[in-house]
Formats: sequence, structure tokens, C-alpha cells
Amino acid sequence: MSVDAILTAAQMRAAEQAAFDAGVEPYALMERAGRTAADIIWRAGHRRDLLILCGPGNNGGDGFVIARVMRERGVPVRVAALGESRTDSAQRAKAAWDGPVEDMMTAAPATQIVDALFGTGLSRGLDDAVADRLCALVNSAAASYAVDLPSGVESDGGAVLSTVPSFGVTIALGAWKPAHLLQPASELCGRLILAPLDIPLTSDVQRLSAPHLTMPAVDAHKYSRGLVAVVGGGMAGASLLASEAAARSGAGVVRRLAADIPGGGTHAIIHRKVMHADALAGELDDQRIVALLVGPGLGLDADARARLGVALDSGHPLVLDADALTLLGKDDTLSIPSGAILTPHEGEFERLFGKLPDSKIDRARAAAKASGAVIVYKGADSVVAAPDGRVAVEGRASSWLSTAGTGDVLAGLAAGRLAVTCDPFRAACEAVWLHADAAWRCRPAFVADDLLGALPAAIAARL
Ligand SMILES: NC(=O)C1=CN([C@@H]2O[C@H](COP(=O)(O)OP(=O)(O)OC[C@H]3O[C@@H](n4cnc5c(N)ncnc54)[C@H](OP(=O)(O)O)[C@@H]3O)[C@@H](O)[C@H]2O)[C@@H](O)CC1
Ligand SMILES: Nc1ncnc2c1ncn2[C@@H]1O[C@H](COP(=O)(O)OP(=O)(O)O)[C@@H](O)[C@H]1O
Ligand SMILES: [K+]
Repeated sequence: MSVDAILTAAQMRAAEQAAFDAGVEPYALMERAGRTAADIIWRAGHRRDLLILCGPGNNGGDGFVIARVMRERGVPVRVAALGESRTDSAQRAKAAWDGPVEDMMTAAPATQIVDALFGTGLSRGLDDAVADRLCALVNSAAASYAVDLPSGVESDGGAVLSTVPSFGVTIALGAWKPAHLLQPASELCGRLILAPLDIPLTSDVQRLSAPHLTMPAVDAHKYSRGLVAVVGGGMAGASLLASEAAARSGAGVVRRLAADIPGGGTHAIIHRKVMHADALAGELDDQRIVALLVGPGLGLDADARARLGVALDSGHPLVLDADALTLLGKDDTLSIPSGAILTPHEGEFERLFGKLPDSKIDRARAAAKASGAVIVYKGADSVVAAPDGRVAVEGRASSWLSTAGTGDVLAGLAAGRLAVTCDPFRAACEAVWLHADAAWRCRPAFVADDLLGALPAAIAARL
């Protein structure tokens, strides 16, 4: 069972049902969920007074179990409900709580607050008065915990359906849900803690996990480690950033093919002067190239279009970013080569694939399937999707990444890892992980160039 699985509400219900069919008693599962959550709250908050808000469904039932377990441990607990418990398990959990039940709308604040109002069964935003009351209670508490999900966030897409306060901790029950990683919901979850329920889970969607990298083989040489070619264009800085990221990501050789030869920069990068598309074709006629990056700083003019065409025809494994994506989106005569890695941000994604419905996970998966390419759908949350349906979600990158040039670094990293692994999905996942890790290693207000210096430490941490 993967600790990284991300399940939709329907998949979670199916997993729960499969456990029931296999003989697990429904109320026993709620007890397990409530006790595991109570352990987490106990470790964090000890004996400080606790107010638990219980909704009408099973999320509320979990809340009643937490209340009982915490009181058994000597914590001063109060319970406040929103409506009557409607499910059998929730009614049993409520019956097992023999203390008073206050009205949530009038309950006094507490040092610790637990939101067990709604979880995966939320079907609409909270009424304004209820949402306001939840915000007031959470904001006045020293510590706050959301059981499974903050009430008001939509589990599958991460939308915020009514005003939701920022929680200190969200305790994910059984598995991650998309809203734990997708924005804007993820931001409101605070620290994420998984409470395993020990039931079998199946999902192609995973939380992006730390990669296991290896040193070069003992008999490695620069070409066995992979030759990355980076096609430059009008904006030199972007392809320079990408080239250096590729060079610092484990590739053996990086060749930059552009009309300019820069004076400074990293001397390890080989610069070849390529004045036009025909000359590029000659340079790309080299079977040692195992990853070809096109897009950062490419430009959008006829020459850029011609260079892109040559790159697409070269047959080399491709990483396409930035201007290459824009050109692909507006020129019907160009098509996305299957097996490539594409790294669109929101605007580039929409230009390429249109406005797709559903969650960012669904959109990335649909685009990967339709194009046959690995899609790295960037933004405050990044979703990596493979044509075969596998998806990895990185929801916790530093928002300091929202600065010019960081996407060029990511594209270079993807090309470098593609050269090392020859596996587009794995390369894309490793690149997104290393990029995010490098960002956390940089000081606030870093610039894209600083990421390059942090890459060796990010790689060293994964060896
Ligand atoms: N799956 C698992 O393995 C396990 C799941 N467990 C737990 O179960 C939780 C899911 O429970 P759940 O399905 O009962 O849904 P839940 O979130 O409690 O709410 C549904 C109720 O709220 C109502 N309602 C909805 N929105 C509303 C609104 N805005 N304002 C007012 N009412 C609203 C809705 O009514 P309706 O939409 O029909 O009007 C319905 O009555 C899950 O998050 C986890 O905590 C664990 O116990 C064990 C393992
Ligand atoms: N708010 C944010 N939080 C986390 N990561 C972000 C945020 N904004 C952007 N990023 C990341 O920073 C990079 C920006 O890439 P991109 O938009 O292509 O910028 P550029 O073209 O200037 O390099 C992407 O990897 C994206 O996922
Ligand atoms: K909740």
C-alpha cells in the first residue's frame, strides 16, 4: 500500500466499501480513523482545552471518536455540533460520547479547535454564518486541526467553496485527497499529516515522492552520462539558465546551439554557433544526443519556428518548454511528438490543449493521454502526467519560485534527468522534485540563477 496515493472522494468510498466487503465493520473503521487522528492531536497539543466541531456525516462521527479518546486521556474536551448525526456510524460515535453537545453557532472558543464538520462528503459551500463561525473559532485558537479536509474545500479539485480559515494541521484520513496538494485548498491545510487506516488503496495518482538517485557508474564517461543539446534563440539568458541546469543535473555533456556565444557563464557548457535552421539540422545529426531541449528563449519568429521544426524532425528525445509550446499551440502544421516532455504553465497549457474541465490532475492526465507526451503542468502546484495515466503531484513548492527564469531551470533539469534516465516520466518527476528542493535551499527572494547553485546539494540529498 503506497503512503503516497492520492484518492478522489469516490475512490476513497470505493476503498472503504471494499474493506467493508472484506469483513471490516464500518464503525470499526471510524474508530480507527478517530483514534489515529486523536493520537496526532494528542502528540501536538497534549492537555490543552479542546473544542471539537462535529458535522452531520461521518466526518462528524470521526470528531465524536476523537472527543471520547481525548477525554479518556484527561484532556478538557467540549463538543459542538452542526445538525444531527445522519449516518449509522456517526450516530454510534455520538452515542458513545456521553458528554454534552453544544451548538456550534454559540459555543465559546478554545485553545485547540478540531474541524470535523465536513470531509469528502462536502457537496456545496458552507452557509455564510457557519463559515464565519468556523473562521472565528479557528482564528482565535492557538492550534487548529482539520479532520480529513478543511470544511469548505472541495476534495477532488481543491476549489474553495466557501470562506475557509487557514489550519495549522490537516489530518488526511487513509490517503491523500487532491485538495491536500492542489491550490487554492492546499494552502489552507497547513501541515499535512497522513493518518493511515490500513485499508488497501489503488490509485494511479501519487504525491510526488523523493527520488532515489545514483552516482555515475564507476566506468562512466561524459557521453555515457548523456549529451544534452539545448537550442537557443533570441533571448540568450533563458537558454543559458536551462543549459547550466542540465549540466548540474547529472548529464555528462551540454551543448548549447545558438546564434550567440556568450562571454561569461559556466565554461563547462559547449557553445556552438548556429546561425539558421539548416545549420541546426547539421548539429543535431549526432546520435550521441540523448535529450534535446527547445523553447527557453527560442523566440516566436519565422526562424524560431524553423528551428523548432528541425528539432521536432530530429528524432531525439525532446523537452519542449516556453516559446516552443507557444509555437506548437498556434501552428497547426506542428504536432506534439509522442514521448516528449512538455512543461507548460497555465497559459501555455490552455493554448495547447484548450480549457479542459475538472481538476488540474484530470486536465494534466487528459492532455498527456491526448498528446502521448509527459506533461509537467506547472504553477503554484505542479502536476506531472504520463500518457499511461500515471500522475504525480507536487503541491508544496516555495512560492518564491514565482520569479523569471525558474521555468527555464526546470526545463534544463528535465532535459538533464532525461539524458541520465532515458525515462520521460521519471525524468520529469525527478526534475520537479529537485527544482522544488533547490528552491527550499535558497534564501527568500532568490533569483533563478541561485537555484543552479543549490542543485548539487539537492542531488546529494537524494543519493
Ligand atoms: N472513506 C473512508 O475510508 C473513511 C471515511 N471517514 C470519514 O468520512 C468522511 C466522509 O463522510 P461522509 O461521506 O458522511 O461525508 P461528510 O464529509 O461527513 O459530510 C456529508 C454530510 O454533510 C452534508 N453536507 C455536505 N455539504 C454540506 C454543506 N455545505 N452544508 C451542510 N451540509 C452539508 C451532506 O448532506 P447532503 O449533501 O446530502 O445535503 C451529508 O449529510 C471522510 O471525510 C472521513 O472523515 C472515516 O470515518 C473512516 C474512513
Ligand atoms: N506560487 C508558486 N509556488 C510554487 N511554485 C511556483 C509558483 N509560481 C511559479 N512556480 C514555479 O516556478 C516555475 C515558473 O516557470 P515559468 O512560469 O515557466 O516561468 P519562466 O518562464 O519565467 O521561467 C515553474 O516551475 C512553477 O511551477
Ligand atoms: K473537516
